[in-house]
Amino acid sequence: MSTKKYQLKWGILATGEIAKSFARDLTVNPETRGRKDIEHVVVAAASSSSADRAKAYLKEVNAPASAKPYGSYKELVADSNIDIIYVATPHSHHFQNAMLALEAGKNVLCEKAFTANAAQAELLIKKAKEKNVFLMEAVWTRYMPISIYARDLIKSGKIGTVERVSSDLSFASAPEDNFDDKHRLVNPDLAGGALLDLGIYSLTWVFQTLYTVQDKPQPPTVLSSIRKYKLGCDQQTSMLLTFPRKEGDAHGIATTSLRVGMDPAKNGEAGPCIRIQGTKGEIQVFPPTFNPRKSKLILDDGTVEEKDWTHPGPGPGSGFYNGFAGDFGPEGQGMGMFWEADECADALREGRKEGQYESLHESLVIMQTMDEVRKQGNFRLPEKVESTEYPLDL
Ligand SMILES: NC(=O)C1=CN([C@@H]2O[C@H](COP(=O)(O)OP(=O)(O)OC[C@H]3O[C@@H](n4cnc5c(N)ncnc54)[C@H](OP(=O)(O)O)[C@@H]3O)[C@@H](O)[C@H]2O)C=CC1
Ligand SMILES: O=C1OC[C@@H](O)[C@H](O)[C@H]1O
Repeated sequence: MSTKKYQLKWGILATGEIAKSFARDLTVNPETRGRKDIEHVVVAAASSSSADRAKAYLKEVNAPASAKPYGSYKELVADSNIDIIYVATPHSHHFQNAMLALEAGKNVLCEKAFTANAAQAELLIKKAKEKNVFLMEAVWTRYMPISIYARDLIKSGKIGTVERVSSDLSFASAPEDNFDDKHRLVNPDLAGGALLDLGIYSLTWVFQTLYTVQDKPQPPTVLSSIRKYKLGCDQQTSMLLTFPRKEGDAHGIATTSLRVGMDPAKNGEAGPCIRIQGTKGEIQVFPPTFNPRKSKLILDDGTVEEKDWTHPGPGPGSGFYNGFAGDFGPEGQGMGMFWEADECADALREGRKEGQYESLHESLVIMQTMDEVRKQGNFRLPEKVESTEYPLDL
């Protein structure tokens, strides 16, 4: 007996690298990951530069011939055929672009980092509530089975009380050799820097293992150190977070760098990039922090459980390149962004207004944490980028 699938119709805002990877992942058949009840379709895309660019993008990601190309984001958000907008612009533009979509009454999945600062995140959350629409930060790692496994293990008590978590996402990509001054990773006008781009993942693992899993989570206190690049953004940041708990404080150590690598030889020799240490054992997660496919559970009774987290497919593999030799997945496997897309479908079908594995409040607390880290390091972005004024031409 065949049941009708729930179809989610996507509008893609921006046509850059991750917008391509995301849309290609949407073409991976959900049945390959056991989802017979949903399907994703790209029905439109917009480029801020031209409709032709949007057209070329739709072709490149194998969108249906009926998908509409737009030459402006305004036209995209006005399309009544779209269920949800995926915002894939640089961090500097998330606030303006997500607000544009929310104002138009659209559901929104917005790339990480959610916004440039917490004040902007707060306004987006308020607007989504006012418009009664769905809003989620696109931290794809949260929705991967490996993250669900780690959180479930912690909640089951198997590794005892988690006392300390260390998490790193670093690439040995000295900015002076790898990125020109306009590149989004180092350009203050695009809210660049290691923290907002990569540190968000180190924080994700610290938060999802020390905060998300708590009954009454409390925001952490923060001690941090920032080394800036010549253009003003951070190139290396280390954070020590203290999470207050009734069992006693827990420590999270989140690091990120553009100068040293978490896996220098790119062969796993450097060991885990994440260690979740409990009183009865630990969970290790192996690089890359944003898309890990290997974990190891080590218990104090000598039990060792290693797991491989191959992504289902067949998929397009990775075509993604942004200057890092990042691991976005081998050819023939999906990249793994479809799990966050599935979460959007589930939420919209169920009438939920936020993601189940990272509440909007948690996204806000993480933005507040990053605000504090930047404050301690005297790292401020240009006024326009930090602004909460809307609309604003950036
Ligand atoms: N989840 C993940 O693994 C990843 C997430 N990301 C996130 O995705 C976002 C985009 O990154 P990425 O795709 O690598 O970036 P790209 O530079 O490749 O693409 C950004 C796109 O944004 C649009 N844009 C609008 N205004 C500007 C502007 N002033 N300057 C530059 N681009 C502009 C452009 O599209 P157009 O011309 O069509 O309007 C451009 O192609 C970031 O938030 C980043 O953190 C990035 C990489 C991986
Ligand atoms: O989200 C991301 O993950 C991996 C990095 O290569 C990329 O710069 C970043 O935006």
